[in-house]
Amino acid sequence: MGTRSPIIITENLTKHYGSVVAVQDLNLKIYEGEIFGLLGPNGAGKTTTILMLLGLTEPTAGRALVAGLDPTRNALAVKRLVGYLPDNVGFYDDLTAKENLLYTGRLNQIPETELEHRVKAALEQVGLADHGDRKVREFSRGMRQRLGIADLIVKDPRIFILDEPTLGIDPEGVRELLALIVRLSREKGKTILISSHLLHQIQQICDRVGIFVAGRLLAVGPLESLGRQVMAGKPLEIELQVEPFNHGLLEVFRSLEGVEQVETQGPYIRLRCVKGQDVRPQLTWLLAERKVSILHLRARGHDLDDIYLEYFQGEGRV
Ligand SMILES: Nc1ncnc2c1ncn2[C@@H]1O[C@H](COP(=O)(O)OP(=O)(O)OP(=O)(O)O)[C@@H](O)[C@H]1O
Repeated sequence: MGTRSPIIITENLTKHYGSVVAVQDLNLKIYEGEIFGLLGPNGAGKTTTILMLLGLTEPTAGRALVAGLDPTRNALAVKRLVGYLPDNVGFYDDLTAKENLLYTGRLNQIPETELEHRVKAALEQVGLADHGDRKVREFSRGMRQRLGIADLIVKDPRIFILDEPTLGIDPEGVRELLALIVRLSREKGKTILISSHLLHQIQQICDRVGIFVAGRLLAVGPLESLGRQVMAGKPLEIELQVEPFNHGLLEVFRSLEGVEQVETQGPYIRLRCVKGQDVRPQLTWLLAERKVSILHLRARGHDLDDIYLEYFQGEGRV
């Protein structure tokens, strides 16, 4: 992340609930202005980590630093720096969107002279300007989440922590929410930590992700580097779909130097390369020579789905 400095640091952060290991030796650096995705299945320890960052639960061992402050000792100061959107954000259903924002603004002691303006601007930013006078009970889950973010915008924290923000929202709502999160980061320079188990949705907007399973961070970095981390020392698998297909092609692939195994699965041909080899260039030439078109070609193990599966399998889970 260039010369940017970490704004969140955890050092061997650990939380046990009796014999349950919720988080174990978490070492993480999140840099100012980045969107960081903490991705892991349910029960991985994401919420526990967030609660420790907010000073809402004490670590069993290790420590966290948020903008240089230890949340265990300076919970109030950290609260001023961090805006937290829990997975189930609560509003007063009988109040309008605007009234709800005014209410929390006053709780956060934002001066009245400024508050009205901030609330209006926040509603505009999240695309709810036309709904400010509607009661929150009429809002969809997606609108509630956006209102939740507006609530944080009014508070104007340096760091946004969003726990499972896209859960239960329709695809259009998810798109709007993700676009809003990207704008907060790119236009306002906010640091954003998103926890989620919905990889497909979150991965597209994250600068870096951490894969968190059973309380442990198994890999961390930009998506491309995660691919390399997982693939290091593993043979490349190629997934291919061609037109026209004939079984003779399978023999041709088998005779290619560097190919270890060839099999079909549904519409796909899967090739496993000898360790350290990548036959994709030869493959494309060979098919072009035979006037066979490639409908689909993918190196398996390089996208987050494969990576996730890989780590889950490593943990004995799928
Ligand atoms: N207050 C608690 N008391 C006992 N065990 C807890 C408590 N809170 C969490 N745990 C356990 O710690 C582990 C991590 O839970 P956590 O809620 O942090 O996971 P998560 O990744 O946020 O998952 P989810 O998305 O389901 O909340 C789980 O095994 C959970 O049962």
